[in-house]
Amino acid sequence: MNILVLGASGQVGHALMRACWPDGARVVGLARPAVDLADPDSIDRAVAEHAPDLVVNATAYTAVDKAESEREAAFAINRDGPAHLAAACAARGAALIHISTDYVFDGTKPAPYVEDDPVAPVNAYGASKEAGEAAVRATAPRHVILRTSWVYAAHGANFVKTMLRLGRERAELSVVADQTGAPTSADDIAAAITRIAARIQGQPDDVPWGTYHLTGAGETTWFGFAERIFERLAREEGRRPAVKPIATADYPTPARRPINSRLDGSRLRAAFGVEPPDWADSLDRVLDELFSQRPPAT
Ligand SMILES: NC(=O)C1=CN([C@@H]2O[C@H](COP(=O)(O)OP(=O)(O)OC[C@H]3O[C@@H](n4cnc5c(N)ncnc54)[C@H](OP(=O)(O)O)[C@@H]3O)[C@@H](O)[C@H]2O)C=CC1
Ligand SMILES: Cc1cn([C@H]2C[C@H](O)[C@@H](COP(=O)(O)OP(=O)(O)O[C@H]3O[C@@H](C)C(=O)[C@@H](O)[C@H]3O)O2)c(=O)[nH]c1=O
Ligand SMILES: [Mg+2]
Repeated sequence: MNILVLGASGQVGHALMRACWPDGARVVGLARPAVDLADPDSIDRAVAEHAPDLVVNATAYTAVDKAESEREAAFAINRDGPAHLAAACAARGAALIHISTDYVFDGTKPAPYVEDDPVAPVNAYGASKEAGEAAVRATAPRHVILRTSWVYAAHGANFVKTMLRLGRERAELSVVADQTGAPTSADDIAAAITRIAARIQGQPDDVPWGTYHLTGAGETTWFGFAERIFERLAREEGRRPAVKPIATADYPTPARRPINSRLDGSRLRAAFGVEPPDWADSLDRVLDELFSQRPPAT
């Protein structure tokens, strides 16, 4: 089976390129400039050249605050690109795994979101991702849309690396403590995708196509996430900033963010047997990788 990974330079794309794929999978990863989701011709060229049976779209415009002032760019990459890609996949009969976000929801539900809950994005990034999902659903019958949340990895830009940088620079910082969700390691997303790929390869006529939620197990807040990162920083480097829990209202940003980002993963477990590890255990593994990369302080 030929597998084409788009966005191979991002957090999830990078994790996909080092993941353990089923026997018989030939995986090619592409990044810009080879494929630019804002350039439909480059999508067609990549699909024609690599003749994929499965495409994994790990590209996205992910700058949540900047998307408020760059709405067109966000929609070009998160809606129009996936729409064109879905058409190219449908024309070839290729399957498409597309990644989406908790930010398609408004966060007002007092419980974890299930896949059929109504979407109601509260920011431009979320609206652009929601539109991308809708385009994939409408165009590519053989699709799996995976909604995930709070993604981090040793490779790439994310909250974990921001906290480590700020924790080394500052004696104190404030982190919002009233947004609830689950951090998700890019490696855990890649592991789920390779499992879904094995099913597509092995039983192509018996795949439960559709939309699924995939996050680290358990839940926390951004503050709780930061606390665990700083416990480790303290053990490794003997330095720990004071972290003040604050309300969302006390951390003004251009984009609004949902208060509840929790996603219920039952459907994915039932359909594909995916059981992601506890978020804190996966965080520890990524911190292992980050601290082993850092030369010891002298
Ligand atoms: N990060 C998060 O917290 C979350 C992410 N997601 C979703 O997960 C998926 C993967 O995100 P993640 O790996 O974290 O994101 P990153 O920001 O780490 O990576 C995004 C990738 O998209 C690529 N990209 C951006 N614009 C284009 C374009 N015009 N054409 C081609 N490639 C482009 C980037 O390439 P380049 O290196 O050239 O910029 C990069 O490889 C996305 O669908 C995202 O919406 C969902 C929930 C949370
Ligand atoms: C840096 C920082 C952030 N925050 C807050 C802001 C925000 O509410 C939260 C996380 O900050 P971030 O900038 O990482 O958040 P953000 O970029 O919005 O993260 C989101 O990215 C997109 C792509 C997704 O799809 C989402 O699932 C989610 O992961 O922490 C603090 O309270 N203190 C700080 O010092
Ligand atoms: Mg961000």
